[in-house]
Amino acid sequence: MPRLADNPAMDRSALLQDIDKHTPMMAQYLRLKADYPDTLLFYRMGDFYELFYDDAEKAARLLDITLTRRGQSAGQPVVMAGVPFHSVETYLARLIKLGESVAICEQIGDPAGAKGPVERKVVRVVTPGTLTDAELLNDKNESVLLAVHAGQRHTCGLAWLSVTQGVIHLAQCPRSALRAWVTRIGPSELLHSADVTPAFEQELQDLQRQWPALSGQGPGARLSLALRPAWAFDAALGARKLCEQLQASSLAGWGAQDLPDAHAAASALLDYAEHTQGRALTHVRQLHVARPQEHIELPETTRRNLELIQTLRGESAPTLFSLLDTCQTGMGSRLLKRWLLEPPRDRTLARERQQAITCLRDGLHAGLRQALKGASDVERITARIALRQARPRELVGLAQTLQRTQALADQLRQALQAGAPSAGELLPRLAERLQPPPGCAELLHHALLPEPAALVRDGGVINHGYDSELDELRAIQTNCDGFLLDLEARERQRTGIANLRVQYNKVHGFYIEVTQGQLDKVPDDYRRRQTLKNAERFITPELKAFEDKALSAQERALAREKWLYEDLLDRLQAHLGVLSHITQAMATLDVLCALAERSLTLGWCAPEFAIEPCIEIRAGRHPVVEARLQETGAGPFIPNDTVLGPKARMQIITGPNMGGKSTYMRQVAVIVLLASMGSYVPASHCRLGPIDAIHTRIGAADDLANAQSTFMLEMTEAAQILHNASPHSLVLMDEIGRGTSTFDGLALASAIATHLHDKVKAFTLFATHYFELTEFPAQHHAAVNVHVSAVEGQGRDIVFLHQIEPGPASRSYGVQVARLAGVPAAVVQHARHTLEALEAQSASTRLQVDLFAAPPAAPAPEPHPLEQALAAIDPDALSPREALDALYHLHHLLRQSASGT
Ligand SMILES: Nc1ncnc2c1ncn2[C@@H]1O[C@H](COP(=O)(O)OP(=O)(O)OP(=O)(O)O)[C@@H](O)[C@H]1O
Repeated sequence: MPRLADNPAMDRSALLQDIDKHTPMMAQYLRLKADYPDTLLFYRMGDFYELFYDDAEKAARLLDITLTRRGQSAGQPVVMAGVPFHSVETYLARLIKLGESVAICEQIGDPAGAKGPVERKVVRVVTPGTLTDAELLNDKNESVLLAVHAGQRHTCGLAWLSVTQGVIHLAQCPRSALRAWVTRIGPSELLHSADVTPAFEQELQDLQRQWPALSGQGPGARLSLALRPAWAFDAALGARKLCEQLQASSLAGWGAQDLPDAHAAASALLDYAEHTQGRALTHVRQLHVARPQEHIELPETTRRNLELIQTLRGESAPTLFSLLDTCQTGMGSRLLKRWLLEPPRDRTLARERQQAITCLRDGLHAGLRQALKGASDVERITARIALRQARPRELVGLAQTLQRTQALADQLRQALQAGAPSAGELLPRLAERLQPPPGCAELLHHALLPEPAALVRDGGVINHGYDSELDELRAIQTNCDGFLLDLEARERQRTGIANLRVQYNKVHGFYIEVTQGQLDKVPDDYRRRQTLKNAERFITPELKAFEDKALSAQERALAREKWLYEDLLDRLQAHLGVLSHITQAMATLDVLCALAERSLTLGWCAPEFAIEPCIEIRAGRHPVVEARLQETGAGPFIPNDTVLGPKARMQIITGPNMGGKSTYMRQVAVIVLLASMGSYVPASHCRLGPIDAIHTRIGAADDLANAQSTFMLEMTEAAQILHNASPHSLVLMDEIGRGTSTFDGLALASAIATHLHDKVKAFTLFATHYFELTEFPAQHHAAVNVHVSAVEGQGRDIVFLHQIEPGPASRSYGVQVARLAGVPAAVVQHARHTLEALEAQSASTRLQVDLFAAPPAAPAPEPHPLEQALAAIDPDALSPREALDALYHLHHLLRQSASGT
């Protein structure tokens, strides 16, 4: 299990040393623990899970529970700490959050028949990346397990899954892209081989250290690293396991046959996932190969800067996701998040989704949303059925949801037949997939009580009339009350004790209670069971015989219920495939309905897709800022147009602080993203050409955790954009260069703008406070100046109009903004004087440097003699002998240059 593979032989032998000197129970514990040296072992003892020795000390520290010492084993006191079994989930949740893994060891033998300790077994291991319990999972987040294999020639194989979903994902990427891939996948736990190179291990540890920032989830985010033995990463075994999982003879159908590094990762992934669950993942039947070109690239900085899932402060609202997520189910919310973070480059899917939303907007969405409301999380319940962890109430919820599904499918089909306007292909496909498995809901209704107990072990789960044996056993218990009343009446009459009572309690079983004053009337066949202060309790042979029958009936009924429940889970296995189809259809319909609702409530339009490169937006708004303004009553949001195309690829945006530059740039990116995922957009019109990435460089705080200054970070992010952006990318550059001195900053900003304009040719929104850059468009044909408008009102206060207008800003209003912010009047006055002096000085010594002139060409380096000799050879004109001579000559030159002669 986790990290056992480090050096299993050593770990085991250390734990098993002197095992014979231990008590039988501690010996059993140590043997089990030897297989899980780095995992906390929860050892079941009656109503508690106990931890021993180092585990106990660690758990006591992490969970703040009492550490005790009891008895002795191998001559030493036994250090232990325990948690009650009924509240184990709370403790598990806390440990998992801290990145720990826990092996759950249950009693599986019969205590009555056991010689020595009851037989125990680790039934599953709970790790951060393999969570399945409803109590440990967040409704709106997946818990993802990722395996990474360092392959030959600097490639990496990746395989990942969420155990509560039915899909395995595979990818291969260059080692240099690993970080971006891991960030995008967002795992909770990452598996890697125990024998990776130190450099690779360091890379993974860096990733782990930087995870709170990289994942965009803030300080609480953790990435657990788990080591697996090198042999677990076996490509051939991986391919075989994948085929078994998919019940296919080849991976060609998924285009996954030639990915040996990913197969190696999949082998470790499946092995680990099965191992933690203690069984095969029969519900995982789909494969997806993620290709680098498949999605619009949204680097981590973009996700953070656009506040897609988390605000810059690390909160979950207000974000684009929190605005969009009016989904009725957890499945819908999770899918929506995936759509948002993985917009496809190819427009087919976006078109299909948009068409479906258009159809749903036509009155249909409200009814469907009503039908979806309160539906169970079929996706997670399906996984838990496969893993045999489904709880009775979840199954009742599933039965109710399946009945709704039928209604949902009927409603959708009727609307489509009634000619809902050009529904496209997606909705009919969903209606088809919403067919519940025949007989499944009926079986569940028949088998389960409408309001079953929370856990099977408590009984009260299986319905009456489902199993005649259970009904009989229950009847014995039900008749119990009648029998006892009858007995009480008879005994009162026989003994003449009017206040005699027949009763039951858990500790003493059935008894007849007689008060002190009446004891002389007790007959000879009464046997004393218990003495109280004012009464005595007795048992009679008749009552004892009844007690044996009733108690054994209760035990047998409980055992029968457990068996019937297991049998029910067996029968449900046949429906897993259909259930996973329903899951996908329900989640998709939920997201589409939510997007239809949003588009109507927020007044959005359907974007058009173009073949030629362009971004044209009329009356675009930033949906989150707009919603916030509305909430706070701070006035209306001012819509703005954006036109980017071959003739205007770059906008140089100037204007006062607080004028709305960042909001404007972000709104363009958000609109592009929304359109690409298939949603309507906050604008009155939108036309969009192909987009391959959205890059953003927007001011951020110092990254102290990674020892990077603001300026270093700024330049690192700018470098990444300059390397990765293409003519189909959208680039947002907000005040680049402001992190250093004015001249350095201005020089860098102008060089970066020039490179983006001339070489990269990306669609670029370039906001700056350097007025010198407003000269840029004069010398660069595809750049234009725009500015956010503001006017100086009465009393020299600035009024922001937030309107984007053509041309450069006339001034910056920094001092006025400072005044608005409450900077003391004396300081403002001082600043105003200094500003006037500076402006006067700058006018007299206007910068004469041509900021945008091409750099002088560097002198061409002298070609190396080897290159010259090689260039002089004409291979077609050489005889074999001459070719050999030429080779010797080249070799000689090489040796010469290596020795420096
Ligand atoms: N189009 C708009 N309509 C209405 N209010 C807006 C608009 N754009 C921005 N605002 C308001 O102005 C505030 C400041 O906007 P923003 O941060 O975009 O300014 P900025 O020009 O980037 O400022 P700085 O240069 O200081 O970073 C926003 O928080 C929002 O409340």
